Amino acid sequence: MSTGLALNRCSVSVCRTAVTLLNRPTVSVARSLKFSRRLIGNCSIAPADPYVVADDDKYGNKQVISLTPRLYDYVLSNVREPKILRQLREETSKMRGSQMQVSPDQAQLLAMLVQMLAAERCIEVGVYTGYSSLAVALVLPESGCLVACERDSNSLEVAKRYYELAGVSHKVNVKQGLAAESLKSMIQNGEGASYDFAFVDADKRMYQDYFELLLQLVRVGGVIVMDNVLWHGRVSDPMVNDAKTISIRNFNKKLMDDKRVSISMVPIGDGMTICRKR
Ligand SMILES: C[S@@+](CC[C@H](N)C(=O)[O-])C[C@H]1O[C@@H](n2cnc3c(N)ncnc32)[C@H](O)[C@@H]1O
Repeated sequence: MSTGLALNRCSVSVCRTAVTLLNRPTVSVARSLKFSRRLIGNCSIAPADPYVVADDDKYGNKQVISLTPRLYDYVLSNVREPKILRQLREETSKMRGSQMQVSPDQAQLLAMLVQMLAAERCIEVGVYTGYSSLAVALVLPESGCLVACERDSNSLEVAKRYYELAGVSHKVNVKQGLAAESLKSMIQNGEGASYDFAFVDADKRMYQDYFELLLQLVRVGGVIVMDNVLWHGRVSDPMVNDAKTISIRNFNKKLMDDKRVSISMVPIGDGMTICRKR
């Protein structure tokens, strides 16, 4: 019985892979055709089933969850989003660039990491209207501090209004300007190794620079979270070679060999890598 179910799920997952490949204009045609021929006739369940299996047999046909819209709605319905964050999210949804905001499940994970670290001193690079920074500020202790780096004054106006509304503005030190310059001046001010947590969600071509600066600012045992490491799936497609994709791909590759940190790439939102400084 259980074997039948397992086989059924397995074939569904392969179907999903085939459908994905066939829908992608960039994948090699020969490979797509090979997949489709092998699979037609096996594909008895709708391709919306939420499983994927690694192509490489060495992973033992392990089935992992691939979110469908319905399953993601379920995930979101299990997020404990504070009312003030919901208000900010709803206001931001009407603004230009709203897709840049982290998702509620991501914000909850960031807040959880901050709490697990008992973090007091945090940094965010890329604030926009403040959703992720507010999630962090809300869980910081009264003595805590979040340095919020953002260049855009319009979006910062929204963020600052919500810090006030939430009663956390005393915990947030907004640095308006180019984030790399702000981080460099913090290092020059002798703030090295004094931060517990950092979150990077800004210009993708600067990821390596931000990471190097933050490694100086974060203490041993502190955590740096990098957002968008899966970059809408483009990082795994060898046919996609625009500057941002190459930059994130190179960053991910370099991080794999970086002995200064322990890492975990998590497929949440657009992908986040959690790095713990050794
Ligand atoms: C993806 S959004 C941040 C979203 C935010 N973390 C949230 O959850 O709402 C990226 C932000 O980074 C800012 N940004 C991009 N490049 C920057 C730079 N060099 N210095 C400072 N801010 C920058 C943009 O203005 C934008 O608001």
